[in-house]
Amino acid sequence: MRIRLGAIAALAVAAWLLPYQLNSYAMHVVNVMLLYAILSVGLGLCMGIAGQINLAQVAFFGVGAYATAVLTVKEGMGFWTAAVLALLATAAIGLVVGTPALRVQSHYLGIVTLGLALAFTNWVTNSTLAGGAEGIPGIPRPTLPGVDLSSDYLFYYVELALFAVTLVFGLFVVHTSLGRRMRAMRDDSLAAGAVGVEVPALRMTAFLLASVYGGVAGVLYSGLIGYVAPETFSIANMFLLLAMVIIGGRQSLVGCVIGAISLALVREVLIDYPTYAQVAYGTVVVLTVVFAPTGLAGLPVRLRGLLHRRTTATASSGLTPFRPYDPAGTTGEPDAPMLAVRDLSMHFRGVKALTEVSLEVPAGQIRGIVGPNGSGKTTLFNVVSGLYRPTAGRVVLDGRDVTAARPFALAHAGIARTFQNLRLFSALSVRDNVLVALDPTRASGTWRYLVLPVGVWRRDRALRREADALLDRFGLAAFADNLPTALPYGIQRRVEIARAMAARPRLLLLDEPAAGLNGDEVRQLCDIVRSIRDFGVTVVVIEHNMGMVMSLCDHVTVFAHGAIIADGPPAEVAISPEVIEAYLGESMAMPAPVASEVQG
Ligand SMILES: Nc1ncnc2c1ncn2[C@@H]1O[C@H](COP(=O)(O)OP(=O)(O)OP(=O)(O)O)[C@@H](O)[C@H]1O
Repeated sequence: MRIRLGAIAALAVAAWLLPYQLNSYAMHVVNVMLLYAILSVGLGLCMGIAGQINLAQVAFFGVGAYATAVLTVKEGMGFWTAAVLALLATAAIGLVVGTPALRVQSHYLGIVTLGLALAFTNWVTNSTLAGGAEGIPGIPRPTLPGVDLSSDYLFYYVELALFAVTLVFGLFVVHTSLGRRMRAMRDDSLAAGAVGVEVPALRMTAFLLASVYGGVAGVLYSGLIGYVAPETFSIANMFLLLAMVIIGGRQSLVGCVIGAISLALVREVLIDYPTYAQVAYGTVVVLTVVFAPTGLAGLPVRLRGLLHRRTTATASSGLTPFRPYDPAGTTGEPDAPMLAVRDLSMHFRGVKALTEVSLEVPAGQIRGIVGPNGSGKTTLFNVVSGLYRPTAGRVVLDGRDVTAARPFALAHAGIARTFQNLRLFSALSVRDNVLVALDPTRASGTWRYLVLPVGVWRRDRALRREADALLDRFGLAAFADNLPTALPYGIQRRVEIARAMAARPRLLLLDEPAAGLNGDEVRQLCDIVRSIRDFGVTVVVIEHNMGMVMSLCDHVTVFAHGAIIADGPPAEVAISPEVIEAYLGESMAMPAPVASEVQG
């Protein structure tokens, strides 16, 4: 920490003294470099942190610059008034560009944003308002009371201050609630939705942030150069910007800055060889994507990751016993259904995964769902948790119809789940995995970042303490700072249950939680699930381990070919001839229950 603070102070002093060492041309180059750094940080937030492909960053830059030019030169406004309006215009355009992100994803979003960037350059080239191909000259240099900004040397300090503010704000976002939810969305948008992250709104927020950064750079550009023309906002420059972010390291804002500075310098060196420059950027981008996907900034993290993997592989002994929850008192009417599914059908083109399934799970029950592979069990979970919209039928949670609600809305309503093939956020630490689910912040509360940053920081620290207490309960405290993928499989399964419980559910859906666990781990799992039930959470568990089902579940529902073929207490179901014929086979008719270490 001390070393880091020392390095930051040294960099700040060097940045402050830099103009004293430079001739006027070099000063101009540095001023342009800072603009690229601001643009790269904005692009890094949208693409690297939130995982949204954004090829419109250069258009945001252009909107900021052109709006300032039009408002000052054609409307005669003062520079700073024009700057505020230009920023608002860019933010509005950011929201428009972000709208397709509500529906389309990943590469489609790339095509949509590229189309918008092309449309922007086409429009400014052909519009008389924007000065056509000649652009708009004569933009006044801004002034500050008592400071003459006409000198590039003094303008540098304005840029430096805004660069510092935008970088610190970006880092603040990344390391608190908003950035954590964005990173979770980037790693696995489906799992993020299932723990309550409002994915569509967050995608829009990512574009809004990118556009504001683009706007700030655009405003500064128009003030610095005094002239705007279409070629500055061309696709070639968008590619340069992309190269900066990818080579520097898109998942790290500091990496984006390093990329921007390095490539801006290389660009100066290659300024007389534009064709070779493009080929050189392209080659380096391809090499980076293939050999160092996290860029220059990612190299130390990757090395540290390798070291961690080595230490944790031998340190799975850090797992401590689960500390049971305090049992809840009465949980209301014990027989009222927490989950009711009525005549539910789910068809995928020709495949009838579920056909008119109806079941009720009373509050406080542990319900087992069993059935052969492909009988529709996971599809039932996917419909109940909002991943699939059912072809027909209804889902009712605690008396409220929640059919086809979005996954994040269902998570807020009290449904949490785990996945058959673990879906942990692989680039987030174990603590952050839990924090994403624990965090009740809504997208509508993002304004707090502008108005109440200290409140955001305090709240985040309180959440961190809560996350650590939860990890401690699940015996995972020793792994809080590890990446989940570096941990043994059994521990990852436990992390996923801890993450689901962090969302404070009323209904917990566990999809094959014992898959890949050894006998001892299965016994511990049973104790955890019983404690969760005693805490007042209704549990539905899909499981192939019949010994576990027999000992753990109060009631079992058997699926075959997308329909329920038996339903009742485990002992009754296990001897039903239909079940034996459809699924269990005689050898499995009555498996031995799994012994418990802690009485639930
Ligand atoms: N997204 C999808 N698109 C097309 N078919 C699907 C989809 N999801 C499930 N299915 C089909 O629906 C049927 C039921 O699948 P489901 O995964 O629900 O079975 P399951 O009982 O959970 O099986 P397993 O025990 O192997 O997980 C299968 O035939 C499967 O191929």
